[in-house]
Amino acid sequence: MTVAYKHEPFTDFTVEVDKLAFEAGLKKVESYLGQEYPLIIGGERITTDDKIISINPANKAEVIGRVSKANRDLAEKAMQVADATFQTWRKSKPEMRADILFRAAAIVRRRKHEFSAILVKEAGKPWKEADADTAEAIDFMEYYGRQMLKLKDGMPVESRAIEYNRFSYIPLGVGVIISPWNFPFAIMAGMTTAAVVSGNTVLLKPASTTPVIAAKFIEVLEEAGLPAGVVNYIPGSGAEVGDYLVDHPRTRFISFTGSKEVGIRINERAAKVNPGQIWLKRVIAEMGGKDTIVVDREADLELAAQSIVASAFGFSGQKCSACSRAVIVGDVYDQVLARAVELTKSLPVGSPEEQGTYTGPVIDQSAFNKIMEYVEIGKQEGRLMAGGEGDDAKGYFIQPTIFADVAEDARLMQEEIFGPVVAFCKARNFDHAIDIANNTEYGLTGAVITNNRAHIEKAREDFHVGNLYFNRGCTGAIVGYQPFGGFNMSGTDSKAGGPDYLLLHMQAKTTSETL
Ligand SMILES: NC(=O)c1ccc[n+]([C@@H]2O[C@H](COP(=O)([O-])OP(=O)(O)OC[C@H]3O[C@@H](n4cnc5c(N)ncnc54)[C@H](O)[C@@H]3O)[C@@H](O)[C@H]2O)c1
Ligand SMILES: N[C@@H](CCC=O)C(=O)O
Repeated sequence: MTVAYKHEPFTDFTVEVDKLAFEAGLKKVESYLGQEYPLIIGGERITTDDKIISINPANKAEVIGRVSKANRDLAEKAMQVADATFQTWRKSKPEMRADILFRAAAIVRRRKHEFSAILVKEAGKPWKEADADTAEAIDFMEYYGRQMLKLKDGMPVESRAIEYNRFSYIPLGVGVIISPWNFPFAIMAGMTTAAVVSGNTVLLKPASTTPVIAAKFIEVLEEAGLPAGVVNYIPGSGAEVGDYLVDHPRTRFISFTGSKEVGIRINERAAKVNPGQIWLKRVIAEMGGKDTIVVDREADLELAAQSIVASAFGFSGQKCSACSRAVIVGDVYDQVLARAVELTKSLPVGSPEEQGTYTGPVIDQSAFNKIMEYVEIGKQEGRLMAGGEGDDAKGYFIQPTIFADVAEDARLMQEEIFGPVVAFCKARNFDHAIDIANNTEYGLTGAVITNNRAHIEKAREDFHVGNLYFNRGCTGAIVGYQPFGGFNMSGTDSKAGGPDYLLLHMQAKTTSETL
């Protein structure tokens, strides 16, 4: 009997012993920087000449790892291994699969700060953000293990006197897991373990900027007793390996988290039935966001400013849930804007390895260039109130940036920037604010800061996002507490960390025996 699920607590770095433990984690990771990481297919280590060089976005000169890169032939080999392994893994006991997740969670928990330190180095996450990412990875494993134990016997159905009916869940087959770089541990581990605990085998293609944390996670799964061939680690180019596997007739499902553009491409390609394919592929796609915090006139305005700043600039705004639009009812607009600008100017920007840093780098040169282009667009579309500067000499640093008086249909209010840039927009009244909030193609997260009960109820019905928060920021969903996923172009609303997530990786089978 497992203990009841509770989320992993966050580390309090004001406690000296925890601060020292985190510093020790950073030292440990420094001891293996630059190491080589092979592909892992059926447990076999395969080294290729072609490499992905993972670098520290805060210090381009520092190499985190040299990672072998899969091509189509190796992707095909991995598919054949995963397909063959499925025939045994699908019959493994759900209890055993859950136990592997619980053990893997325990291993990560024991080496928690080392994993977080990899995230500091490879993804540029400040300590607190790295700690939350690792905690969420642990949560996914603890939560999905328990969910599988609940689903293993299926659901009750009726039987007549002369029959015995059963309704059970069986796995789908081989899944292709395509994960993003922004929660390179939590989302990668969550997508992978959900598929595996449900009885599927997988090909894991992590994002090319963060393949090392995924390689380290595979080692954990092996230590936890996962048989060879269940998870196959094949980093590689999205266009080459990704397209090949999405199109493959033996791919049964694709679990993708990333941008809208790639999600749409995968969904379209997966819909095509290729020669030799005997099923319709299932697609789980979690995509981008253009997330809004609405501030009402009857509201705690300090809470509003704090929530906007934390949600806009935590991990440099590189969260699909990040607040990139602050929509504020006219009467209180100036006050909230002024306070948010004041808070923003005091945020420490710098190396994420320093404990006090709030805003670290953005992930790479192309992200830096794209965000700086939006800063230039913002100068045409609004009033620059804070930030607006970038420096990519050593790492990819961009100052937290606020634009005021942006029109509701401006590009800054419509397009996902995925960086530390937030647009402020004035609404005539609360209804108008909700209309503006809904005026995007996305529908991921949102928050409303208000003390007006009627307005809370209106937003609950009319603010069309998958994760809606009241009187807090719009980031930081917790596994098992706030299942996460969005509407419209934010994806298939497959709620990660929710009670029905595993079902997306299974199919239901009815058996009826005449007695
Ligand atoms: N909704 C969510 O839960 C959620 C969570 C995290 C990130 N995101 C979104 O992810 C995006 C940022 O992540 P990103 O930059 O890694 O996204 P991305 O779409 O560029 O890449 C995501 C993954 O897709 C792969 N890929 C690229 N082209 C491919 C192709 N043709 N076929 C198959 N795979 C391909 C990449 O290599 C990577 O592994 C943002 O838009 C963000 O909002 C959404
Ligand atoms: N689940 C995270 C966002 C994941 C996407 O980037 C949050 O709730 O902030």
